[in-house]
Amino acid sequence: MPAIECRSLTKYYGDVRGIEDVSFTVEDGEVFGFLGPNGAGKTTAIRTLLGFLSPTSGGAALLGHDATDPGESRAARERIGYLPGDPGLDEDRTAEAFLDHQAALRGSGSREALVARFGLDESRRIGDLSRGNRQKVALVAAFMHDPDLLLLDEPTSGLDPLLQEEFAALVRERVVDGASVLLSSHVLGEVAALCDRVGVLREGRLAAVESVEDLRSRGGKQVRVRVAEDVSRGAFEVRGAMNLRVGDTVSFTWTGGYDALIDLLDGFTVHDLEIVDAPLEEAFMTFYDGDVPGPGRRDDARGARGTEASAPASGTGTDPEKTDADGGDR
Ligand SMILES: Nc1ncnc2c1ncn2[C@@H]1O[C@H](COP(=O)(O)OP(=O)(O)OP(=O)(O)O)[C@@H](O)[C@H]1O
Repeated sequence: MPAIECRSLTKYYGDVRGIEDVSFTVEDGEVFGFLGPNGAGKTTAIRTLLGFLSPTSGGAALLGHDATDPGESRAARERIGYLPGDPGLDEDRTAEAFLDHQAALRGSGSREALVARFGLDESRRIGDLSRGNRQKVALVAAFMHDPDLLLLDEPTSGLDPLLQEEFAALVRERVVDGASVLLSSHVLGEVAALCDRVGVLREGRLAAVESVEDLRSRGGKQVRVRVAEDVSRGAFEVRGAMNLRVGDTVSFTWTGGYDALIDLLDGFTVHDLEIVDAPLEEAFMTFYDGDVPGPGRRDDARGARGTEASAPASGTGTDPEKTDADGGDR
C-alpha cells in the first residue's frame, strides 16, 4: 500500500487556484519532495491531503485512509507527523505546555530524546523563542510520536546549517525505521540531499515527477576544455552545447551524450579536460523557462466551495492541526 495516493487533487480558494489536477504516489518508505517557488501550491497540496482543506475535486488516500472523509482523515493523522510551514504556535504557552497538548493527542515516545537532540528549552514561553527555536518545537511535535508518515512543509526554514544537518539525519533515521516522507521545499539542495523522487509544482500543477538522479542528468555536464589549436566559436556552436564561453579555455554546459562530446572534441589536441555535473538549478529552471509563476484564477468560479477564500494558508492559533477550512479540528 502506498503511503500517499493523490488522484487529480484540485483545490480552489473561491476563484483562486491553489492546486489543479495533482496526481502522484509516495511509495512506502519513500522520501518524496515537493519543489516549487512561492505560491506554486505546496502548502495547499499538503493541507488538502491532511484533510484541513476540502478539495474542490479529486481524491487522496494517506496510509490507506480516504483523505476526504473526516473520520478516516482523523484516524490517519494519529499515524502522521505534520510540520506546518507556519506553525502559528500560541505565543503565551510554554513549549512544554504545547508539547504536552500534542502528546495527549498522539503520543510522545521520542519526545525526551528529540528535545535533547535539538537542544530545546521547553520551559520558555513560545513568544520569547527565536524563529529557529519555534521551528524546533514544531519539529519535536511532528516527530515525537514516531509517525509512519511525515508531511513536512518547508521543514528547515529558520534552522541554522548545523540543525539542518541534524534534521536531515533524523529524517534518514526515520526512513530506515520504516517511515515515509513528503517534504516541501524551495531549496533545491535540501530536496536533492534527502529525496528519492521530486514533484515539481508550477502554478498549482505538477509539471513533472522525476527521480533526483534523472533531474541531475537532465541538468547535463559542465565541460571545460583547453586545446592546442586556436578555437573558433563556431566549432562549438552545436546542438547539445549551451552557455558557451570561448577564451583560453572553452567551457559549456553539455546536454548530449558522451559519444557526441568525444566526436565534438575529435580533431583537437586536448591539453586539459574537466567534466562535472551541472548544478541542479539548471535542470530545475527548465521547468520554469520564460514564466514567472503566479496566482491563477479560474474562468468559472461558480463551482468553487466558497467559504475558504479569506482563510490563511496555514493553521492559526494554538494547534498546527487546526483547520482553516471548516472551522474545527476534524
Ligand atoms: N487561504 C487562501 N485564500 C486564497 N488563496 C490562497 C489561500 N492560500 C493559498 N492561496 C493561493 O493559492 C496558491 C498556492 O499557494 P500555496 O501557499 O499553496 O503555495 P506554496 O507553494 O506553499 O507557497 P509558499 O512557498 O509561499 O508557501 C497561491 O496563489 C496563493 O496565493
